[in-house]
This record gives sequence, structure tokens and C-alpha cells, in this order.
Amino acid sequence: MSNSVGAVIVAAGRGTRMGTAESKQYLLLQGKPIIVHTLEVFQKHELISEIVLVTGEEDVERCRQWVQAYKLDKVSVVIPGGAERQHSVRRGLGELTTTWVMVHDGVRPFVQGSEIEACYERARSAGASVLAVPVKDTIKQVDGEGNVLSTPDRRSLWAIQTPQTFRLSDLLSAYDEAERDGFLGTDDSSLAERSGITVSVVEGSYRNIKITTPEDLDFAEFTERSRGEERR
Ligand SMILES: Nc1ccn([C@@H]2O[C@H](COP(=O)(O)OP(=O)(O)OP(=O)(O)O)[C@@H](O)[C@H]2O)c(=O)n1
Ligand SMILES: C[C@](O)(CO)[C@H](O)COP(=O)(O)O
Repeated sequence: MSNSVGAVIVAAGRGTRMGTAESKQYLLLQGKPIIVHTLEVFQKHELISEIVLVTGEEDVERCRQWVQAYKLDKVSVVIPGGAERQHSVRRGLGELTTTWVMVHDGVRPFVQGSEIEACYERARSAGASVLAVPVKDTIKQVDGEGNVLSTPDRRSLWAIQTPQTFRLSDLLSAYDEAERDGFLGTDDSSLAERSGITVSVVEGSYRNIKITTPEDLDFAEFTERSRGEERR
């Protein structure tokens, strides 16, 4: 099992920016919960041998039922997450036994199988990888008063997505180090970077959005409907 690949899918967030009563990962997209769409991509991928699903404590039971109902038999365990994404990922990592881990947001249902493969191949050759897209807008650093501080060169700016792929042992060490130092990052790569791991960027697609705010749902509905039509 020296090159086995597992996935930690995190879905324990509250979706405050979405503002819906139901957490965004459980909203229906073409009749199916968003989290199920995401899990199905990893379930179908031949590289992935095991999936750990991290959800809100109160959602563990219904997620287990969906795992059964949608025949997601690579999901080995459904566990409750923590207060921040980083805590949820850490709990998920503790359940995996594979050599490699891909950490993925439960609210990124449009990741492609080919992207999963490219991320894994890059991690094997470079040590670790993140899926990303070049930023399209001009980005400015702005101070607390709303005044522009600087305009970084866009050619070096990428919007980082998931999956983020690492050797499990490397990522566990990076997580331990972050905990020791009280560091809280918004993605897994930032923890790996600070512990000296080289992370390589794999160019992905602008379609692999993180469903975060209400207008993202319009895009998601449109994209899923088009994919359904393509399949027919
Ligand atoms: N404590 C947390 C926070 C986030 N996540 C997961 O991390 C992913 C990316 O987070 P984000 O889009 O920020 O989700 P939320 O935290 O739910 O959103 P918000 O910040 O608007 O509350 C999501 O799949 C989310 O469920 C998690 O597992 N545990
Ligand atoms: C991991 C991530 O999706 C990469 O873009 C992102 O950093 C998650 O951040 P959020 O603050 O949880 O939205």
C-alpha cells in the first residue's frame, strides 16, 4: 500500500456567508445534496481507496444515511469536525491510513477526475501540490481605512483551490507544528509551507468554485444542469 491515496472531505462548516438556514453543503443541486456530488467524484476515482468525511456533530447521522443510500462505499468513516476548518481537517487526518492524502472542501463539487489525477502525479514528483487558477482581476492590498497600499504583480498570484495533496506523514507533522505554534491557516498548504514542504501549483479550472455566497448557487445550478444535459 505504499502509494495508496485517501481523501479527507471537510464539511463541518456553518456556511455563515451563505446565510441559509440549512448548511450550504446539504443544499440540493439538481435534487442531490452538494456534499453527495462532491463525494461521488472521489468515490468514482480509481486512485482513491478511502474517504474520510468530516461533518457537523448534528449531521453525522444523516450523512451516514446518505453514504448508504448513494452507495459511497469508499467512505470508511463519518466523524464530527471542529470549530475551524483546520481542526476538522486534523480530525480527518487522524482516521486515514493511506500514504497520500488529498484534502478537499465538501463544497467544491465541480472538481474533475482529471484534476485529482494531475494533483496526485504532481505531489508524487514535487512532494506536495495544490490545485489553483491564475487570478483574473488586479489585486490590491488595502489598509484598514480603505486606502490602497500596493498592487502586487498579478503574474505571481494564484487563487488556491482544493484538492491539496501531501504525504500523510508530512501533513500530520505540519499540523502538529502549527498546533504547537498556535498557527491557524485558511488552507492546508499554508501549514505545509511553514514547515518547509515545497508545494507545487497545478493549474485547474475556474469552474472548481467553493460554494460560499448566494450567487455561487446560481453558478452551481447552471453548471450541474449543463453537465446533466451533456450526459444525456
Ligand atoms: N469548522 C469548519 C469550517 C469549515 N469546514 C469546511 O471547510 C470547507 C471550506 O470552508 P468554507 O467555505 O469557509 O465553509 P464555512 O466555514 O461553512 O463557511 P463560512 O466561513 O461562510 O461560515 C467547507 O466544506 C466547510 O464545510 C469544516 O469542515 N469545519
Ligand atoms: C482551502 C480553501 O478552499 C482554498 O481556497 C480556502 O482557503 C478555504 O477558506 P475558507 O476561509 O474556509 O473559505
